[in-house]
Amino acid sequence: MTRTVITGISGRMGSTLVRLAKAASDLPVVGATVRPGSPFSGQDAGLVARLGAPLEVVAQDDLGRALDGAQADVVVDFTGPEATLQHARICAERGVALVVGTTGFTPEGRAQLQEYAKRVPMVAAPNMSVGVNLVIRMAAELARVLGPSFDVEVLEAHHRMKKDAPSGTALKLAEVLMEALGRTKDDLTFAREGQTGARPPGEIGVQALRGGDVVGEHTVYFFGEGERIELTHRATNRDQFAQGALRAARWVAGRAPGLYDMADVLGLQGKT
Ligand SMILES: NC(=O)C1=CN([C@@H]2O[C@H](COP(=O)(O)OP(=O)(O)OC[C@H]3O[C@@H](n4cnc5c(N)ncnc54)[C@H](OP(=O)(O)O)[C@@H]3O)[C@@H](O)[C@H]2O)C=CC1
Ligand SMILES: O=C(O)C1=N[C@H](C(=O)O)C[C@H](O)C1
Repeated sequence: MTRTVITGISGRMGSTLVRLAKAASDLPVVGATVRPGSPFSGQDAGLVARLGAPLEVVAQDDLGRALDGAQADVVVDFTGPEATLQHARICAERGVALVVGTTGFTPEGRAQLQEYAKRVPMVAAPNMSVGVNLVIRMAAELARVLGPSFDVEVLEAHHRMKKDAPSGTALKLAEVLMEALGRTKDDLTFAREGQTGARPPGEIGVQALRGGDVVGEHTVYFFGEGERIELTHRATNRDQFAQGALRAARWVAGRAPGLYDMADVLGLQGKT
């Protein structure tokens, strides 16, 4: 049994996590949170997460209160960067493992998470889908084999409510492509407009589309002379992100402190 606390349960991912954890036999939901001051605070978590039935866990507007007496093994957090950093501090202070799905951290925020992970085990990944994590590895491998003669571009599309751009996944793809091709952050281009001139060799383009209810789509293009490869992942619902996060929750509880990613959870060995 992995005693689980879920934050942000009125949100798209939080509510999905509550539904899927409830359906699992080994992940009792022992606590749940909503943002401070939320009208959902004090209500039953099952109703807040729109399960249509009570869960008999009260939604708290503070993670500390949700953890009090809960004997939690792990907290699963998909909220926003500021809230996640507060939650990570509380987990570090209380010695509770953490799964972070939140994206949009500043470099300082990421460094702060790394500090907290010295005290508790933490899985942090911008995308918990098994498929995306395989695509990330395949993209790195393609880049290594194809080499510098192919122009590389990353395109992502998400729903109109997404707050950060480019997506955390697109940034992760750009990072592994950079490493595979021996490029640096200076080679990344996030937008083009006007008299841009010819595409500089070694550039890696990263572009974001926003609209409607798109769950999450990522394509890595390798443009060559006379041929082109497109590596695409399309998420058609949020359940697979949540199932990945719950898999991470089972995996991380009881581990040694440290910052882990989904490659560790999935047992994907070797370099990306
Ligand atoms: N790693 C992955 O696989 C995936 C990552 N994500 C990332 O997860 C994050 C959340 O996405 P999504 O669910 O779509 O966003 P939502 O806006 O639907 O959900 C976020 C929830 O967090 C709540 N919240 C904000 N602050 C706090 C707080 N201090 N304590 C408790 N709850 C809080 C919000 O409450 P309120 O609405 O009241 O403000 C909201 O309900 C994003 O960063 C997104 O990029 C998303 C999908 C997959
Ligand atoms: O905000 C979302 O919805 C998603 N965010 C993640 C990201 O930023 O990469 C993952 C997924 O694509 C959905």
